[in-house]
Amino acid sequence: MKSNHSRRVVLASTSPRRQELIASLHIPYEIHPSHADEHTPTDWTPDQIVEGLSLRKAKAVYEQIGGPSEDAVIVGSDTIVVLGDQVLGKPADDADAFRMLKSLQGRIHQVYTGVACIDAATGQSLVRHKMTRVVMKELTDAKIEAYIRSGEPRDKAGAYGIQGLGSTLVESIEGCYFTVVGLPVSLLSDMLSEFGIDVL
Ligand SMILES: Cc1cn([C@H]2C[C@H](O)[C@@H](COP(=O)(O)OP(=O)(O)OP(=O)(O)O)O2)c(=O)[nH]c1=O
Repeated sequence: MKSNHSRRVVLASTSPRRQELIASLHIPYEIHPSHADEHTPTDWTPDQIVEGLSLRKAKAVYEQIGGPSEDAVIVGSDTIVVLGDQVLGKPADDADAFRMLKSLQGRIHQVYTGVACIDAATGQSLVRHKMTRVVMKELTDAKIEAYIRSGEPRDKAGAYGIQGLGSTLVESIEGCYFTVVGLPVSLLSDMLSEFGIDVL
């Protein structure tokens, strides 16, 4: 398909990581923070949670800017950490971050990220997700406390950021790194091409 960068991409996100990652695609984009409710029914599976919340975030912006004259594609995304049958979002405070990191250390967990695209002109939507397995090193309480003091865990699902000092906590990953950071750019580029936006 012929490359078409004339359509705007609107990232429905407050996340600085997502903003940096979308910038790496070198396509025109703008930011329109979305403040959707992030509560989900307790019986939803991880893929339902991240797909449902990604769509909710994109829809919140669509309701503000959508319409026949809008030549934009709105992108929403959501990330969770899953340990066994527990879903970990962002920690409420430092004590919660400690509990999360203490439960993740020395174990394998999964990071799920959803991506939703909505065509602002037609309302047509597409939602997908990806999952990456992460092996976290065994960590002493002192290491966990030092990491929490860095401030990095605060706004991140599972209380760590693999792209920062959190990289030192991770032994290995299986799957897409960008899924862990919060926006699987390769998946997003495939989805955008279905809306006529070709990154390459
Ligand atoms: C596991 C992990 C998560 N995260 C971040 C990505 C997301 O910003 C955050 C998960 O919270 P989300 O609720 O997915 O996103 P958000 O509230 O930060 O941003 P928005 O809803 O406006 O798009 O955790 C990292 O930055 N690195 C990591 O390694």
